[in-house]
Amino acid sequence: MLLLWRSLTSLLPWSRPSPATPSAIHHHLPLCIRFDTSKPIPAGRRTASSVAPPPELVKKALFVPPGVAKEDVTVGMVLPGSNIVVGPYAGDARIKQAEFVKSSSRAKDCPKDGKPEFAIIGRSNVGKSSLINALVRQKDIALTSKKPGILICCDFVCSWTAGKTQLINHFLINRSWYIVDLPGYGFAHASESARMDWSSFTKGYFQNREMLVAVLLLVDASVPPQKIDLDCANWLGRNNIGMTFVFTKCDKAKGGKGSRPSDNIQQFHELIRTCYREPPPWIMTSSVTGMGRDELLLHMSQLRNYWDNDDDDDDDGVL
Ligand SMILES: Nc1nc2c(ncn2[C@@H]2O[C@H](COP(=O)(O)OP(=O)(O)OP(=O)(O)O)[C@@H](O)[C@H]2O)c(=O)[nH]1
Ligand SMILES: [Mg+2]
Repeated sequence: MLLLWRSLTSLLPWSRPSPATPSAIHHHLPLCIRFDTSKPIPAGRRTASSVAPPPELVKKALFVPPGVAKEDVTVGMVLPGSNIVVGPYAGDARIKQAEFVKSSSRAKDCPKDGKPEFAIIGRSNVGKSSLINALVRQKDIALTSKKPGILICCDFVCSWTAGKTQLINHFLINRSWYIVDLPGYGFAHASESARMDWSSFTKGYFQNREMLVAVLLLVDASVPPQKIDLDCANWLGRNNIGMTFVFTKCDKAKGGKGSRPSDNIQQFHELIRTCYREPPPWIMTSSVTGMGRDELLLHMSQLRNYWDNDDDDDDDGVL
């Protein structure tokens, strides 16, 4: 089922990394893989990619979900502050109930009840826990911190310090699916001895979670694009892990060119544009103002419902 889901997500930008030569996207920034989305999609789930979208949408590289033909996309179908088109799989996105279930120090200790889940990942202090609190509308379900404390070097080596998200935290939503808060990556002042290999922890989580619907890769929109975020996106892409870029702190309006969220987001798009055959979904959010909250939940509902539906079809032997 997992493999089938991942092949169906060839509509999505992250699937099937190409073995082709990576192309440089920026001399300061890492090489990136151009993700190949050419794998055939079963009939009935196919989008018509040969037809151009309406002229007003041409400028925006849209994420067109399963069940929508590109030529049918209208402006009203695009979620505000995003490139995400809403399709027929979008459903009831309301969070009626949320509870913290458990913290796991190892991937193999995570819940094994087969419920679908979304993982929240990003640099330390990017706002992962704050976003979870905003999504579920509870102030402290996920603990937030003032200072970044997790360290990761180039290929993801991290250390934990007190007061940060240090474990894999599962939150059960509507008793049917999970949001997962993961430790942050990034640079911090931590001793060498306190380091541990992110590969054996968070990477282990990604590679073993069959119920993972998608990763929300959080990117701080209040600072210019960071190499480590692009490295992380590339790592997820190379491992066929579906991702949505969630820009955080979009309420922060700093002065000066290049530091405004809109400028930073645009720069980020320019850097990743050449890495994907199909545009990855992205959305602007603020945990302070609530910007993007409902839109992100709607996007998650369509990914989740498609994932569930795919599971049913699989059981029926339809595909
Ligand atoms: N202005 C603004 N501040 C935010 C936003 N989201 C988070 N913050 C602030 O950023 C800081 C870090 O937030 P956290 O949610 O703890 O970040 P985290 O990514 O969970 O951090 P780690 O668990 O250490 O990896 C806190 O001071 C938050 O109040 C946002 O949307 N806007
Ligand atoms: Mg946190």
